[in-house]
Amino acid sequence: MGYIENSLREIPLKEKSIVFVGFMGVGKTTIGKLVAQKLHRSFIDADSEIERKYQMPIPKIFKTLGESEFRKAEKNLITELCHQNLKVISLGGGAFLQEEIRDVCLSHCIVFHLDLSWEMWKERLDMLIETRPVLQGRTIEEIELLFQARRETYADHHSKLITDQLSEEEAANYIVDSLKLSWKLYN
Ligand SMILES: Nc1ncnc2c1ncn2[C@@H]1O[C@H](COP(=O)(O)OP(=O)(O)OP(=O)(O)O)[C@@H](O)[C@H]1O
Ligand SMILES: O=C(O)C1=C[C@@H](O)[C@@H](O)[C@H](O)C1
Ligand SMILES: [Mg+2]
Repeated sequence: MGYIENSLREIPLKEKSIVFVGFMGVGKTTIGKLVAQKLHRSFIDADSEIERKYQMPIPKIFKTLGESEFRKAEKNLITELCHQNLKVISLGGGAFLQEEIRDVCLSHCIVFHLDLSWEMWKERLDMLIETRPVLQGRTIEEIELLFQARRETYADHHSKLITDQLSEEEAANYIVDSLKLSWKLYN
C-alpha cells in the first residue's frame, strides 16, 4: 500500500480528502460538487458553511462583522474539515492566503489548484461582483494585480488544472480520472 506521510499519522492516499483552491470564480464550488458526486463522497463548500453558521450571506458578514471575523471562521472551519477523510472540500478564494490553512490542507489532503487565464476569468467578473466583496470598489487593473499576486499563493498544491478549454463537466471528469490513476499507481 502506498502512503503519503504527514506530521500526524499516515493516511492512505485513497482516503484523503480533496481540497479545491484557486481564485474567486474559477469553479471550485461547481466543479468540486461534481467531483464529489462522481466519487460518491460528501461535498462541503467552506463559504456556504460559514454563511450557514452566521445565517447571512458573505457580503453581509463582511459588512456587519468584518472581514477578520470571516477569516477566523474560515480558519477554524477548514482546520476542522481537513482532519476528516473522504470528503471533497471547496475553499473560498482567499482562504489559502492564511498560512495555517495552507499548512493543514497540504499536510492532510490532496490539494487541487483550479486555474483560469486572466482573459477567460475577466469574462466572469460581471457575474461575480455582487457576491464577492473583495472584488468590489476595485478597478479592473487592481483586480488583475490581485489575480496575478494570488496565483503565487495557490502555487503550493499537489495538482493543478487549467480549465480554459473545459466545461464544468469535462473538468470534473478530468480530475476524477487523474485521481483514480494516482490511486492505482500509488496503492
Ligand atoms: N469550466 C467552466 N466553464 C464555464 N463556466 C464555469 C466553469 N467553472 C465554473 N463556471 C461558472 O463560473 C461561476 C463561478 O463558479 P464557482 O462559484 O464555482 O467559483 P468558485 O471558484 O467557487 O468561486 P469563489 O472562490 O468565489 O467561491 C459559476 O457561475 C459557474 O457556473
Ligand atoms: O477571494 C476571497 O477573498 C473570497 C472569496 C470568496 O470565495 C469568499 O470566501 C469571500 O467572498 C472572500
Ligand atoms: Mg465557491
